[in-house]
Amino acid sequence: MSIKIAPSILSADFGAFADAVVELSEAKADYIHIDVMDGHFVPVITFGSQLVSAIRPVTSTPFDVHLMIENAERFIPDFVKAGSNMVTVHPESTVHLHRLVHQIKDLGARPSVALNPSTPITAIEWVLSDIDRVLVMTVNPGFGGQAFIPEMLQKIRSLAECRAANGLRFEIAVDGGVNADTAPLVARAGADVLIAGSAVFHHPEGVGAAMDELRKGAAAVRA
Ligand SMILES: O=C(CO)[C@@H](O)[C@H](O)COP(=O)(O)O
Ligand SMILES: [Co+2]
Repeated sequence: MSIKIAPSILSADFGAFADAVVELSEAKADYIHIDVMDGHFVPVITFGSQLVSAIRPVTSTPFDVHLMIENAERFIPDFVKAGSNMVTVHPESTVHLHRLVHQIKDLGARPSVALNPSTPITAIEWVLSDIDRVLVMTVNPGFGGQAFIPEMLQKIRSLAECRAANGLRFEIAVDGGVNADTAPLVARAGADVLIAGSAVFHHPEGVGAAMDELRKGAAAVRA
């Protein structure tokens, strides 16, 4: 499986999301990662389903919506209706993870589950066969631009081993502090999808060059 790149628009210019999304799509992003924060589960508030609706018409690139919110079950229908193709939820935000996963599926979107750095893989063991992606947080959720937590490489390796041992098919995404230095490390550990905000939007040569750099760095260790 070739490495996929999912730029996070959390690091884009908040006054020009549509332009950023068009640019990312033209530069062949595999997903557009949309970080939704509620000021409760994480300290910051970002955006709601209205933003997803507003940018949906400008691209056909799949939207991968990362919900860092409490009471996700109340908001998932709006996010799917707005055009989210994949919806990621956190087990730490709910006592009904299985219900959330099936709610996403029943609404016709692809379910994904994120693991905070301190959350073990065993917390999601019983939904692994139901989901399309496990998103390994390599920073604590809430902000872009934080430093990669290297201990998470072992979590990525364990997850890849668990997937192989059980014949499962979820993709492994890595989110937080992914850049030209860390992309090869996470790819070697078993990541399939690199989510990156600052490394893409703050690259001096633009988003296309940034994505190429991440792709090449990752592909070199996977070949
Ligand atoms: O979910 C989150 C943060 O909570 C991420 O998606 C960040 O947006 C990634 O930003 P960088 O670490 O790549 O700057
Ligand atoms: Co994210």
